[in-house]
Amino acid sequence: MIKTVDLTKKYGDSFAIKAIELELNEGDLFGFIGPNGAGKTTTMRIIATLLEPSWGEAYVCGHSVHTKPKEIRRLVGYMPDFFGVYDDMTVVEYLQFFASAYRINGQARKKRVDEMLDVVDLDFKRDAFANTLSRGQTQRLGLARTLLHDPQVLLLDEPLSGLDPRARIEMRNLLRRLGQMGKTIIVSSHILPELSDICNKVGIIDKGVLNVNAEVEEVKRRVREHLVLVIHPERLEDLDKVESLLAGHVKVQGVERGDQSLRIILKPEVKHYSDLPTLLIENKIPLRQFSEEELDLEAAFMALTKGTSQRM
Ligand SMILES: Nc1ncnc2c1ncn2[C@@H]1O[C@H](COP(=O)(O)OP(=O)(O)OP(=O)(O)O)[C@@H](O)[C@H]1O
Repeated sequence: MIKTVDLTKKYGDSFAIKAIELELNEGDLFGFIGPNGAGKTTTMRIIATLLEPSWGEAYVCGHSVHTKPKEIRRLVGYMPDFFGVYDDMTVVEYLQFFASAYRINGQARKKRVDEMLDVVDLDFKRDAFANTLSRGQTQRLGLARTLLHDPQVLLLDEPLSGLDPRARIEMRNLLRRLGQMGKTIIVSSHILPELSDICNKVGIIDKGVLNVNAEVEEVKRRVREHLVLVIHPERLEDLDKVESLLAGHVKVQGVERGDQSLRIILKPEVKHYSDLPTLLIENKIPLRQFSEEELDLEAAFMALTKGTSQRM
């Protein structure tokens, strides 16, 4: 459905995205995660044919963005992270306006608009002015607009951002339903956990580079492979000593330094570590805390991408 090969965009000397390789099939819901400026919007805009790559390829249903942009636009619905609504239009008028832009007219237009209001659960606001909607309702209206021409592929840029917890749950349920309808969806966010339970695939992008691109189940399995220890020495000046004792230890994959404590990422095969506190005590380092970190998907993911990026 979507495939990118060596997809790259440069501005001057800097890379907005670098050699992005993606392959998504029908029904895939891909969580595209990365901090601000990582390259998510750039990637999606190229796939939507709104921006040209510097080099590399992007295909939608086998059509290249270079040679078949018109065909791709028919297949793709792109929802930007910010979009304006017109002050003097009601919700229903807004959707009818865009439906006519897609040349959906007459009875078909009315039917399509009603269906979309139903899909995004906004029928109760059909006669409200679009600029009076809450942020969550506005996002749902944007999604309805994106769905009007029944695109097979949806590119949704941060649809959950700025939503309160309830609106977030509603939007996530909506995305899940769209996935079940067989659409191929890329949905971006800068927060991993909010997408990990609705997506089947996830990609982590940072500074234009796709560090991880895998099935969510596979990622969770990899994350669980690593035990993470939190060590808080009694005396702050011992942080250096703990770090130097453990950084090169045969059981340790990586060490992350905090203000008062250290996170120790153990190698995947390591399940027993009682020799580590013994080692610290033998070296006369009194400990305030030595414990196993609970599985926090986001924290563990970050540790995983830092400590083991060569493996992926
Ligand atoms: N027109 C442009 N000219 C120069 N640099 C640009 C341009 N557009 C984007 N960039 C740069 O490309 C990089 C990627 O930007 P992009 O908007 O794709 O990131 P993003 O992951 O979508 O971030 P956000 O979550 O903030 O939307 C950033 O460093 C950005 O400053």
